[in-house]
Amino acid sequence: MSTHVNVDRHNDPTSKTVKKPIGVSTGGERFVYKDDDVIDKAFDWGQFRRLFAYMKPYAKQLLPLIGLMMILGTITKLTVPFLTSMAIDKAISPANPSLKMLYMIAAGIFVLYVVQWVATAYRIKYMNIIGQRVIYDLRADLFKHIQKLSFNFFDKRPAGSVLVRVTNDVNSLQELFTNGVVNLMIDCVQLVGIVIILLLINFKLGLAVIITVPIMFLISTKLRVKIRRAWQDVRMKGSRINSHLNESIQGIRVTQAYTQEKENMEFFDTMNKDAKKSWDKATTMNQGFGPLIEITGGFGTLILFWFGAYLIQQGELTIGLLVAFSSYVGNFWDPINRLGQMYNQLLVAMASSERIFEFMDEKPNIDDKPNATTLPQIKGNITFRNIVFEYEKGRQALKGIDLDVDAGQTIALVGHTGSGKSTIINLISRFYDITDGQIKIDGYDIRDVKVESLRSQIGIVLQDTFIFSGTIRDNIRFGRLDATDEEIEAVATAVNAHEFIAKLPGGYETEVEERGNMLSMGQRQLLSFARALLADPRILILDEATASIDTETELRIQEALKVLLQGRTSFIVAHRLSTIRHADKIVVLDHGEIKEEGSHAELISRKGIYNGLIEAQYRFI
Ligand SMILES: Nc1ncnc2c1ncn2[C@@H]1O[C@H](COP(=O)(O)OP(=O)(O)OP(=O)(O)O)[C@@H](O)[C@H]1O
Repeated sequence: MSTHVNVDRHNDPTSKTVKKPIGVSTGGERFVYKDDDVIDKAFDWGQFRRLFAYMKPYAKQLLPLIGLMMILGTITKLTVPFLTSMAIDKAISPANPSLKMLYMIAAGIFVLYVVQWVATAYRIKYMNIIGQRVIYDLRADLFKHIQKLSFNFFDKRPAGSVLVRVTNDVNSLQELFTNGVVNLMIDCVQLVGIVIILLLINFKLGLAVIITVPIMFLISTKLRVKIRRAWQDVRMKGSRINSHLNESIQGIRVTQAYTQEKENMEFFDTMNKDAKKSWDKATTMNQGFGPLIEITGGFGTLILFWFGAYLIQQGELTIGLLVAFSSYVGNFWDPINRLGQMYNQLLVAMASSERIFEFMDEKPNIDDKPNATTLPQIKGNITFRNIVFEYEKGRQALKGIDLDVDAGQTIALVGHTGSGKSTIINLISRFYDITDGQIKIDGYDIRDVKVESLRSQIGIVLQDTFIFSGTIRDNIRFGRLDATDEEIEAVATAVNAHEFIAKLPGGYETEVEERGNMLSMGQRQLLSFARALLADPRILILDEATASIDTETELRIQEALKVLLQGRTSFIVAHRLSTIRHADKIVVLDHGEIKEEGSHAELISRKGIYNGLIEAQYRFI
């Protein structure tokens, strides 16, 4: 009897979000993604249906073909043992041997194998097509949705955990869609077919052999659950290593600057050992699975030959039929084994799809109202009325802000760290919705207009300029995708960036690596100015870089800033005295409240917080 054992050798990616953080301690608690903890996920029909709805667009066209191939493959497979029994009992029977018949049977078996091979090849091909399309759609849906999610969603989640869902969780469904579903159907059809054939050949022997099925099924399923958990553990440990690696590489400069390499290595080593231990455990279990199934299978064979021999003696069974029986029984374990595997695959898919759908069900906090209007071309008058804002319930980051800004004005926001400067600029673009009060732009409440029509008229230059991998030109073009090369060069010239770009080896075509590490801080700033100028927004928000740069670059940036601010309403989280001085209005924030408001000269003469900040400028600027 052939007992085919098919054990999951890959990491089994079932995992689920948990509330408690995973602490791995060596030299203190370190950050590890919470998402990687493991929880079993029971079968859930609603989710199953939702997942399989992804197959629907392709099912009509491809499933009938797959079904046809499946039936063809199963029939041919189940006919071979029957022909073999005919060969033994009829063609080579000592009483009446027939070589012609034997040849015909052999030819028949050959044809059956060819048909089976072709049917299987096409079935796999069609199934792969469905699987790939489903995964493509799922991944696209997920990415599209994640892009729409609001800032507070990302505040709560490390980038790594979002990545894991788009990559690992989606991938873990791939196997289910490419093989799992069809295998499940084939196995069920085969199993029923074999049971019927066995009972038809010899009812008593069939019954005796079938008794071993539930035992086999139970062992296979139970053991697989254990093995799956062991692989989950391996995966979790792997994920921890990944997240630690990710952090270590991102923070390599800090690690080296603080000479923390040894501690980092020790921490990594603990994780690495942990992963190895977990791997050893999983592989040991895996290895034990095969022999156990073999033994149970052997028990079935024992019944078959012991009882079969008895039936032959009684004249109730022929030798050929016993051989056919043994062959059918051999084909019997495969489906049972695979059904156990399928059960596991389903649980894995349930956990993965739950995590995927959890993201998809996450509603963007910032969304258009059903009756939202398109914000027309704005002038840039902004009013803040009694703005209260809480990131977390009960903790006010802004406590009743009132502010009037005329179109074209430059407002400098100053104040101690944590006073609420960035919060104000985040609210203008509606990255968060205010808790109370009202923000109006040209008389339109920003919550009543379409988010896209609002954000498309606001340009943002952040302190930590994000440079995407691609060319310098691509990075500037991000401001307006349909801009011509001439327009790009014109804005770069206007903000004093052209000179340094022209000196780069490839000029505007120079490839910058992710995050633009090859560019200096000042150069990155100038690039982001060019990007914003190209977008030509009515409202500009600028979080001024705090890092000190050389005087020449500083001068260049100041000149560029003048060009950038011209004719727009601008909010600057200002750190440089020169920027603050040129502002039309300086707003001094303190613990979420506006404490002073006016021009530089007015505020200095008031001798209040602003004056204190300016006097301490060498400490805070
Ligand atoms: N994403 C967030 N989730 C929760 N609280 C936040 C978040 N961002 C800021 N806060 C809190 O809100 C308050 C105001 O922060 P904000 O970033 O606006 O200050 P800031 O004046 O811009 O400071 P800095 O000059 O250091 O950038 C702080 O108490 C801060 O801890």
